[in-house]
Amino acid sequence: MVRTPTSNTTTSRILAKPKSNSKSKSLKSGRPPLLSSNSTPSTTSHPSISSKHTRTLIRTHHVLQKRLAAARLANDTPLINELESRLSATGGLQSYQLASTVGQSATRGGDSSRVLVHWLRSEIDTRKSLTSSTPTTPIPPLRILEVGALSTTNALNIPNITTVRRIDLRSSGPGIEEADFMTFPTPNDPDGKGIWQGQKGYDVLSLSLVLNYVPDARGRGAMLKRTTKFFSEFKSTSKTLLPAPTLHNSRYLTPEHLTTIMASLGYTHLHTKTTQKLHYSLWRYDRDKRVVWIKDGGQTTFAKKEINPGGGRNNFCIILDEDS
Ligand SMILES: C[S@@+](CC[C@H](N)C(=O)[O-])C[C@H]1O[C@@H](n2cnc3c(N)ncnc32)[C@H](O)[C@@H]1O
Repeated sequence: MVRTPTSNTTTSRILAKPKSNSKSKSLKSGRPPLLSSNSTPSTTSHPSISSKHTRTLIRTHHVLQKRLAAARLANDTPLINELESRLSATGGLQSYQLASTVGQSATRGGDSSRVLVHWLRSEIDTRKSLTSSTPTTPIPPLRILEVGALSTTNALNIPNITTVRRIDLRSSGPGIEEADFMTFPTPNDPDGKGIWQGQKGYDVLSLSLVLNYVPDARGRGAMLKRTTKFFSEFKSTSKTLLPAPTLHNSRYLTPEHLTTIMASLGYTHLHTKTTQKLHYSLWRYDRDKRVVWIKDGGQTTFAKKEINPGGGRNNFCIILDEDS
């Protein structure tokens, strides 16, 4: 989310990974030979690993996570134990993060945070020019919360213009706090834990390829809803990047349906960029919009409903409950 000094707007982005239709291979065949549970994700160098193995590892991890979430819901202890062992055998979150880091390397399409920076360009340029024209009155930097961060050196770092806080379920290095966004203190947390660098809230919230990591549809809805609690202003702008197949080839989600879900939360769609693999979108958050939406009788809960029938589709879905 980014709040401009002149317009009181905030921008956030949510990026999710493409969901593949292909069936997962056996863990043995899917396990990349150059990844081990001892490997450490690096932001500077990557082992020579084929994109096929990277994709297979990521896909296998997602499939096992989904099955594990279902087993936990069913309290199936033997299955939970089995799936946890299988996840661990593939290197767990550490290997998944390494595969994702490799997937983001320059040779594989580059740092996706550049899209966010591109969309924030006019905001950044305004701040740069204000900073140079009034050097004695420093402009407060854009406060960015990057959720699901694997690197501290991406395009979001712009000296004197941005300040970035990075969190992940598993920290892969200094500068990335180990924290779960779903329990991370919100700016108005009563014990003050939500204050960062002396201030409450963020101007930009980035969830790059994170939403699709959430193994169940309700959890995704809850994550989207939770994003709205982190803005420093009630009026904000939000950016969302979703994988193309999750939006363009799902039985349960389309770009239009996502727009309706986001609108119910107070988000207005600003921009979209779709590549073969990814679907980026930028949204503005305005708390008052949600108030008006509800007043006008707008839908506030979204169940699992087939809206895009057809063969060869995936089941990526977002469910929004009243209490999510
Ligand atoms: C596919 S990686 C994406 C990394 C990077 N943002 C990118 O665009 O390449 C997804 C990351 O999101 C993290 N993640 C998923 N759910 C999270 C949560 N609730 N809180 C913090 N991090 C989370 C995972 O641990 C994982 O490292």
